[in-house]
Amino acid sequence: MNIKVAQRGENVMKQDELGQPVTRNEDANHELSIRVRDLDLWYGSFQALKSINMDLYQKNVTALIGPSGCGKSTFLRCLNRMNDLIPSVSLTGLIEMDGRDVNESKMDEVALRRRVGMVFQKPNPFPKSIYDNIVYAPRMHDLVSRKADQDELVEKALRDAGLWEEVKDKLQQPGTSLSGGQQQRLCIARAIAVQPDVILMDEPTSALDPISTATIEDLMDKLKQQFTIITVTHNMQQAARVADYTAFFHLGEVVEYNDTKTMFSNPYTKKAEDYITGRYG
Ligand SMILES: Nc1ncnc2c1ncn2[C@@H]1O[C@H](COP(=O)(O)OP(=O)(O)OP(=O)(O)O)[C@@H](O)[C@H]1O
Repeated sequence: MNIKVAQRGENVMKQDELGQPVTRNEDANHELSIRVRDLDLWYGSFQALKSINMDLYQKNVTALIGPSGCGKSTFLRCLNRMNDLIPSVSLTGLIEMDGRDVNESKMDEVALRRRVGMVFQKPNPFPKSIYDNIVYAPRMHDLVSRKADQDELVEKALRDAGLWEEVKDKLQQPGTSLSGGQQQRLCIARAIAVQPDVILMDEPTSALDPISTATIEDLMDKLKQQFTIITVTHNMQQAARVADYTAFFHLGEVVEYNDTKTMFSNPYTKKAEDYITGRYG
């Protein structure tokens, strides 16, 4: 395995010249959430992910950046096995949470997706009331049964998602009656209602206006106190604002993975530098 441990402020030559990825692993300051080793993924005969090695840290925001088609969403979907739904996908390598490979045959997918929730690009509330959007999954997982507990859970999830004040008087209205930004916060409330460890976000603000985007970014900053957040974004400023760590993907590989400050102020690889400075996209 070819892992370069990047140290903050370390002065190294541009790694492209050495032909090696720059990968941050085993950061002593943070607890590990997910360990990814030698991950390769194919759609049929097309290899979309190549030898990915990453340690993702608890209670941090990690941004996945890179040009269109470089494998960011594919990687994100590996973390809660959403790619299982695509018949042509095959993969090798290790994705470990709490010492267990998420791809091992005994791993229960439903239980995994409870621990690793997901928020998509387009807000997708269920065609149900605001209240039922929140309690649907907790009921399915037998986390709550008494009405009073459900009420409490709905209020807490909506408060944590910064939506309670706006919807507390209309909980029985359809989730789809809310604005786009509110719907996305409802989806975040739905994701956190089952108390996951990790929340995956796939371009969560790309369909939203600037004010709703800022609200979600503030929310990510608050939520990382409780959850590990891994987000795909095309918006460099957003990655710089919200992420503690940033991974730069290119043609299915992680070319550089480092703390966000270093990535944006002193990227080690020429490819990452060119992307961040807008030389290609
Ligand atoms: N279901 C699929 N079947 C076949 N190929 C796929 C499938 N989904 C993605 N791919 C291919 O895998 C590669 C990675 O796609 P992916 O969507 O992960 O990239 P991305 O970096 O998230 O792109 P974008 O930023 O445009 O969303 C692309 O070449 C894409 O065409």
